[in-house]
Amino acid sequence: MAEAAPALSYEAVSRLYGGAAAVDAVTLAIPAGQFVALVGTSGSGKSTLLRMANRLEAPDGGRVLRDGVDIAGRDPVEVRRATGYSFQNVGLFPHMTVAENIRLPARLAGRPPLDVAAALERVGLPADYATRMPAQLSGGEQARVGIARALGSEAKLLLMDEPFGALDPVTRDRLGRTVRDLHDRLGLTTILVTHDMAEALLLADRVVVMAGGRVVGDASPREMLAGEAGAEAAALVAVPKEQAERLRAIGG
Ligand SMILES: Nc1ncnc2c1ncn2[C@@H]1O[C@H](COP(=O)(O)OP(=O)(O)OP(=O)(O)O)[C@@H](O)[C@H]1O
Repeated sequence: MAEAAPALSYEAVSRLYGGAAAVDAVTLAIPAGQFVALVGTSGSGKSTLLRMANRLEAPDGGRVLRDGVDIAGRDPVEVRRATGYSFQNVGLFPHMTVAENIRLPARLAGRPPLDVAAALERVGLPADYATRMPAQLSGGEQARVGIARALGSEAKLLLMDEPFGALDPVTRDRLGRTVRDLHDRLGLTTILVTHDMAEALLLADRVVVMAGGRVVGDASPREMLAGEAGAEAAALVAVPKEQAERLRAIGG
């Protein structure tokens, strides 16, 4: 039997801004069901790479395939409907209530309305937030509504760009586990951009490290922790490792 095509694959994909490559000839295949954390220092090209999976950006070279099909020839709206996403700068619609925001993906896809109370509960928000406008929520609460909306899209591919950035550490940890749990239960393919290497190691099956628009590390959390994923990965892993050691030392 032929092997199934990867849920998402990049084939020598580049994206230029003013002549400089934000993403530089990246080749990466993500099988269905995998949970990938995309890490790297600021400006390394993570967001640009993710946005090309959704046709929010178009590559200047190479191809992006979803389930083996080049998305360049597909309707961008269709591609986005087939994707759950929460992006830093694709926020909530300010003129819609929380409930309307959460129901939007299902509505656009012509599916029956989602249970908004359940979606809010999933991300730890009270049901009566449904009638509020986004401006009446804190930054962290808005982020949680964005995650509820992404999870409610029922799409098999979930793209998340720093979804937990505005959250306190306790909520961040809990929501991270919630997303991982839903990923497993719903059989999703998930790509999570995060600046937090500890979060990446704890949540993902695979950690992809970017630097200067290229993939410079690609390994399981276990391999990363064992120092088997290259110098850039080792430098990023050193931070939470050293912090854990210092915490242990304080605790005696
Ligand atoms: N619309 C744009 N116009 C010009 N340059 C851009 C644009 N978007 C991104 N860039 C540049 O491309 C590079 C990669 O940006 P990108 O946002 O993908 O990085 P990132 O790794 O996601 O960064 P961060 O962790 O800070 O979010 C950066 O040098 C950035 O300045």
